[in-house]
Amino acid sequence: MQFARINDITIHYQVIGATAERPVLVFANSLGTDFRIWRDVIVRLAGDYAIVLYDKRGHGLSDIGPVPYAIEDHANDLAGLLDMLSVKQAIICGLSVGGLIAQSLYQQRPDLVRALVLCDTAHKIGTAELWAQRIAAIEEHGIEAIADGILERWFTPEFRRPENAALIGYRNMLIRQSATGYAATCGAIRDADYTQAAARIAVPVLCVVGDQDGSTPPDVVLATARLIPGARYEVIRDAGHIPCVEKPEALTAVLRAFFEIVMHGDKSHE
Ligand SMILES: O=C(O)CCC(=O)CC(=O)O
Repeated sequence: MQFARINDITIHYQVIGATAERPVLVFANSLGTDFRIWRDVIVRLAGDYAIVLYDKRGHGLSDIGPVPYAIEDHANDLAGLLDMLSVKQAIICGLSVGGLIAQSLYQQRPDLVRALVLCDTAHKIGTAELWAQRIAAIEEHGIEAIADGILERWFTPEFRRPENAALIGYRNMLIRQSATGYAATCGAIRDADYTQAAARIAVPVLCVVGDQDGSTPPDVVLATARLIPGARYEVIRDAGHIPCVEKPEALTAVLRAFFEIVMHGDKSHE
């Protein structure tokens, strides 16, 4: 199965590996992307972990559903999916808005969260003004009109070479998302603020960011890490906002090291 009815909408998902036999990793995507962005990370982790991927509402092959959205709606969808799959607990890896969804899931259903990876995300992303401008631009002109500016924040100049087929592919992914789902998710990001909640997180947390992230730069992600008790902080070199696409090998190494600590404790001082 790849589709489920969750909270009265159809959610597109994939499970790789047996969730009852291996530690479960869940990957949540960023704004304007679908779960294929994780491909080059999951091929490196599959076999050692069971992996759950899904398209949040308004993205990929999932339904758009009723708008407006709140981040809590996205988190309820993820909780519903994990309940449907009988996953009792997982390490939740969220990229950007996916990281807000992960933080919201922890607030609503801490039982489901063994640890959090907050990748190129923050306790609060952007300002009300930034999101108002973005929503107005999408509603007036569509995603394609602002796509090139978004790609500059997503990827380094090295990746944005015109002859790079992957750049065109991810641009296609972005401009083919639903404008309604994209704008509704912008509204959800605008309204999400986990500043107070961050201090109450009591599971292991890794905050990780590309050194050239133009959307949630390293200082923003570091500020989030400093709010969360015991959070680790790592920087991926030569990567923008989406290191799982641009530097999957480096990101996977950082993730593996963190998963080892979550599973077996920190042995670096022994
Ligand atoms: O990527 C996200 O999920 C939200 C942050 C953002 O605005 C990305 C972008 O710059 O388009």
